[in-house]
Amino acid sequence: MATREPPTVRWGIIVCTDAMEATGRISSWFVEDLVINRSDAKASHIIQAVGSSSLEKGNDFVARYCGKSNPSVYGAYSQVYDDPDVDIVYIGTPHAFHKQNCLDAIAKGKAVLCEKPLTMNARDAREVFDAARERGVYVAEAMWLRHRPLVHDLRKLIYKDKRIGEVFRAFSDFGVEMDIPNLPETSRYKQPSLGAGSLLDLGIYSITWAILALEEEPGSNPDDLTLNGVQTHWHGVEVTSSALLRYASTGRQGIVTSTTMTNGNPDMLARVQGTHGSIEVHGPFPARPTSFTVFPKFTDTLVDGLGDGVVVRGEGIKFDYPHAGRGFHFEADNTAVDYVSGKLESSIVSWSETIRVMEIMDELRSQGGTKYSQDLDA
Ligand SMILES: NC(=O)C1=CN([C@@H]2O[C@H](COP(=O)(O)OP(=O)(O)OC[C@H]3O[C@@H](n4cnc5c(N)ncnc54)[C@H](OP(=O)(O)O)[C@@H]3O)[C@@H](O)[C@H]2O)C=CC1
Ligand SMILES: O=C1OC[C@@H](O)[C@H](O)[C@H]1O
Repeated sequence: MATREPPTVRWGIIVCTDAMEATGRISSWFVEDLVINRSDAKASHIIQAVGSSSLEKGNDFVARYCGKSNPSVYGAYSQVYDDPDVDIVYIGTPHAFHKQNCLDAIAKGKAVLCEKPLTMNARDAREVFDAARERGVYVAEAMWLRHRPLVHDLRKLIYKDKRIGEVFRAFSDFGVEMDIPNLPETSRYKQPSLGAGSLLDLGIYSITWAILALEEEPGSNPDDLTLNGVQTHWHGVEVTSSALLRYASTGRQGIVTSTTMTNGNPDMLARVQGTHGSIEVHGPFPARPTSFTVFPKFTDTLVDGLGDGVVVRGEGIKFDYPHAGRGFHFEADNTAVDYVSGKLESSIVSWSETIRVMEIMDELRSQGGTKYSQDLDA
């Protein structure tokens, strides 16, 4: 039987890295993974074009990160959208520009993979998806966590194999320490007009973990969920968000948090508790889990209310997920496969899921008192 060649897609990368200011971090991470030579690749990726605010930065980016690729380099994003040889535009600008960048690329008929959060609020996400539907082009939010095999397997353990019994609670925290007062005014972590705030940057992953752990069919019953959130601001920036999620039909609860006041705990990116055991997820940060451990139900030495009450944590079984690079190739491969099969939506991160997570963040910001200028636009 003939084996089918993996499809080839040509990427246009929007934004670069300024070596002095170390910006454009995500675009460099993404292309570094794209150019890795992998025997198990589901698609073949070509870096066809790079667009930056300056040609110099664009050329520097290519030299640093694009390996042996020889892309066209443009000093304006619009030239990437106009390049007939680009199939998919990858957008890695600060949050506040995502909507316009997406709309501009869509208007030129380009498929789009846009960094998280897709937009600043749910209304703007709907506008982007409406434009994509009308123009008949593929658009997806680059929630790379969702594409990881680890996440797929963990959900199978929870919902198909029922390894921890009935799930009743999940925790996830994402912390990245940022010295907000001393950051340059132009930093996206400090400038509300660029979308600064822990919830949209980090809490989006904590919420995603809760949904993945607590919902068998993510997003199938949005009205089942109630939310209670609080936020704290420092120097005009939302620096800590905490939210309680409660599902009326099952009573399941999620505790999701994010902060730019301190770094998170790599031993416990997320914890899922069930009636027969629990799962702890490990890795550098919640967007990048590398392993998880399944524990049997914790027991204690109390017998009939007597004894010294020491909790015993039984031996866990650890599942490791080593892979090349940082793991952006999982979403790149899936995006390429969806794109060549003519889909408008990602088969992993649906439009409704992106809108749902944006709606949750809208509600938490409304309760917590964080407003962005985009919320006021007509
Ligand atoms: N998936 C993930 O793990 C990660 C995702 N992200 C997401 O990616 C996006 C970008 O994050 P990151 O790479 O850290 O951002 P940076 O601030 O490092 O880079 C943003 C780039 O956007 C371009 N840009 C355009 N207009 C502006 C402006 N007014 N101010 C600053 N930069 C501008 C610049 O490129 P140029 O001058 O070349 O046009 C700049 O280098 C965010 O939305 C974030 O949520 C970020 C980190 C990790
Ligand atoms: O998505 C992200 O993941 C890694 C963090 O350091 C970064 O701030 C955030 O944008």
